[in-house]
Amino acid sequence: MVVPGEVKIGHVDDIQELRRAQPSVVPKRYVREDDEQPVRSRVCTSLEVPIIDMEKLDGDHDDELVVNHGIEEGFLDAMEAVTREFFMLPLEEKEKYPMAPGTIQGYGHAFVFSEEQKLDWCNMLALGVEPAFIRNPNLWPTTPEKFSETLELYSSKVRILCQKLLTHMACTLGISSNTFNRMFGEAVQAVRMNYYPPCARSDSVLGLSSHSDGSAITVLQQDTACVGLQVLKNDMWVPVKPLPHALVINIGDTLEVMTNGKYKSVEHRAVTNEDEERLSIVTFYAPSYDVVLGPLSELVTHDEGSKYKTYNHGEYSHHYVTNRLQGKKTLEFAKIGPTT
Ligand SMILES: O=C(O)CCC(=O)C(=O)O
Ligand SMILES: [Fe+2]
Repeated sequence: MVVPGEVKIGHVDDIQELRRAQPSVVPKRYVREDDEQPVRSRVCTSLEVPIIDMEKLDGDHDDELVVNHGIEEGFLDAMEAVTREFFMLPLEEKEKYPMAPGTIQGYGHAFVFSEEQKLDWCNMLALGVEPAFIRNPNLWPTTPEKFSETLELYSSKVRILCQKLLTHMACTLGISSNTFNRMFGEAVQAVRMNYYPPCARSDSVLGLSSHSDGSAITVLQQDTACVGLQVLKNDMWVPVKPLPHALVINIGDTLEVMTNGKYKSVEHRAVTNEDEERLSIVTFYAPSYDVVLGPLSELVTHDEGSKYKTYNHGEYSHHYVTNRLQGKKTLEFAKIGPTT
């Protein structure tokens, strides 16, 4: 078991500083083994992620882009601007909000548990937002001045969007429209801002390791400078081309479990670019920690039976944040029977 404070992860560089000091140097700890290297993996550029218009929503995919989502474009720009401004601050300023090894809030590197582990080419700022008790106010940046206020408003808008999406999803599954929102209780909402500096070895480095999110759904905002997010489909990585002001919606593990696999959590990763930096703002929306969940009985057919256990969501979250990102491995926690 991982005990924060006892985790030995060695020295982990700040990527922006590393890049600034020696733009062409990429330490070995970032260079991936063969099959994980972007240059060696199968990338499919002919497939595209479906675009869902919230005004005519009928999607049933594991990830999609939403437009007409109800969050004003100017406000998305404002959120992106304060986030970028934060990452551009001098390191001493950002280090006022340190992410302690083995924890997941603050500025630093989440999901690093050993000195041997390959590292991601990104700087992160991660914050718990709702309910209030998961917040650590000391880790909320006071510079830029408008940061907290903007994040607070952004989160309330994204929360409404998540609730709407879950209502639509329940309808597409033929179950009562408020099923998810009722079950989730005081839903947990957290945000992670990822800043990926350019990387001289973008062919063999990952911005963020392959994973599925532990959430029910994830709302991802990305800048339009370049492509970085890739989703796994039929064993091929499909780049998700940014569309101005569209939000990417990913299905997380919790929805896969609750729908008994009718929705699948999407495996995804971020790659870096040789000349371009990239920014993403990612909101994770999940049930309250005390919720006990499993496949919804309405969605378990007699033939298939339950494919996942029933468990306490807080335990799943703990399991998720105390293991490194490794494809959909974390979901094995919830699976019944032989794992694949
Ligand atoms: O930056 C991206 O596009 C991916 C971010 C992501 O998957 C995450 O933060 O969980
Ligand atoms: Fe993710």
